[in-house]
Amino acid sequence: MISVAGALDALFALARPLPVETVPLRAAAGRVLASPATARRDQPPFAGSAMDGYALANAEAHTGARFRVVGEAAAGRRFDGRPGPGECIRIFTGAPVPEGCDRIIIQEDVTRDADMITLSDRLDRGTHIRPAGADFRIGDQLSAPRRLSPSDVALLASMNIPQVAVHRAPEVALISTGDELVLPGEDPGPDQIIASNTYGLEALFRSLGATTRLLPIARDSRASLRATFALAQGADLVVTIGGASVGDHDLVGPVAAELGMQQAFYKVAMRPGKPLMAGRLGDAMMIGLPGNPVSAMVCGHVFVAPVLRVMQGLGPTAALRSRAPLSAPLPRNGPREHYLRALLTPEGIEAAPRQDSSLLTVLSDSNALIIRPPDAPEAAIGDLVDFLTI
Ligand SMILES: Nc1nc2c(c(=O)[nH]1)N[C@H]1C(S)=C(S)[C@@H](COP(=O)(O)OP(=O)(O)OC[C@H]3O[C@@H](n4cnc5c(N)ncnc54)[C@H](O)[C@@H]3O)O[C@H]1N2
Ligand code: MOO
Repeated sequence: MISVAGALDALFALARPLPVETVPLRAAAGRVLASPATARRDQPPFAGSAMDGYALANAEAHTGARFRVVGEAAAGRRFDGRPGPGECIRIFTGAPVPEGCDRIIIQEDVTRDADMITLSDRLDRGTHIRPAGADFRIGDQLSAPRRLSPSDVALLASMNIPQVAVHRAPEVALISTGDELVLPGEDPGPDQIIASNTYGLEALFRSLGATTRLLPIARDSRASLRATFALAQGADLVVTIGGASVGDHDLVGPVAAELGMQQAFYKVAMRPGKPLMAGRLGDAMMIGLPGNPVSAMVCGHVFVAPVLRVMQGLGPTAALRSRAPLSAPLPRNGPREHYLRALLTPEGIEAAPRQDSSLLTVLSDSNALIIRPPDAPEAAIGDLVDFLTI
């Protein structure tokens, strides 16, 4: 059996970054920027007022000083000219600061009488001027690769970049397998259950920037599996669910092999998720997940998520680990790396009492997976453990 780290390395060797395409900014959130984006202007392009008030020469600003208001500057409409001694300009937030002015007195700090203002005795000391280029300068770059956040999209817009180069979104074909499965909303027979992790995985992959193709459930026969695999043509990644173990009806491995899948590994020393397989299948990559609902979801976080990141140009990195102190003890671990369903609270992290890999209620109540290395000794309250956020 291969280790989790070994399996990840093998997956990284199989995964390739997808080609780059140009998309309009409004479609860019969540996509991965492929090359640095370069600002096409300074922001702000002029020294601007940060407040509503009066622009004047700082040297003349002192309590009781009086100024004549000789003009107005608003956002989008500057004051052309230069106030003389004892003169000021009415100014609003976002307006260019007039020539000769280097301070804005906020309007709360003046009394106004017709076209005259008097500065109060409690002047705040700020100049309230945003220098030109304070946010960015022409030529400044937003680095790549990066997954574009809503904040990044706002910044790109401000840089006057209407479209960006991003990696193509990976398309994942999902194949559930099993005679026992029906779709949510259907009428299950007495021995049937609802295909569940199929939907959980689809949601996970979409949240990671993939598009998905949900294929019909493959039944436990070679013919049905073959027919369903054929429908996955053109996908970047084919993910099967179930039929991966050693039972007589676990046919995913044999049928994939028949279709030319070059297997990179089968079985990983982890819990849950042992009967995992991966390889290349024609132009696509294939990952065969175990059928137990929690096992499939855990493998989605631990293995499929990093593969989707590589495909989007983000480079080969394992799921991000954090550390927290235990708020309840843990027994010693067995020989497989264990991903325990757990709840992280301000008091620490605690594994759920029931860890069977069929329990979606427990998974749904968890927000973390504690990672226990193979053969880890008992751990006490307060001991630090690694975890993944889910
Ligand atoms: N003799 C052994 N038996 C098993 C071993 C083993 O090493 N030796 N491994 C066990 C482990 S660990 C796992 S995990 C499972 C995985 O088996 P499969 O990948 O072949 O999965 P299935 O048998 O098809 O299904 C397992 C379980 O999950 C349910 N299932 C399947 N697909 C879905 C779905 N899309 N949505 C909801 N539930 C699903 C299925 O009905 C079964 O109950 O094998 C152990 N056995
Ligand atoms: O590995 Mo299985 O995934 O333990 O339930």
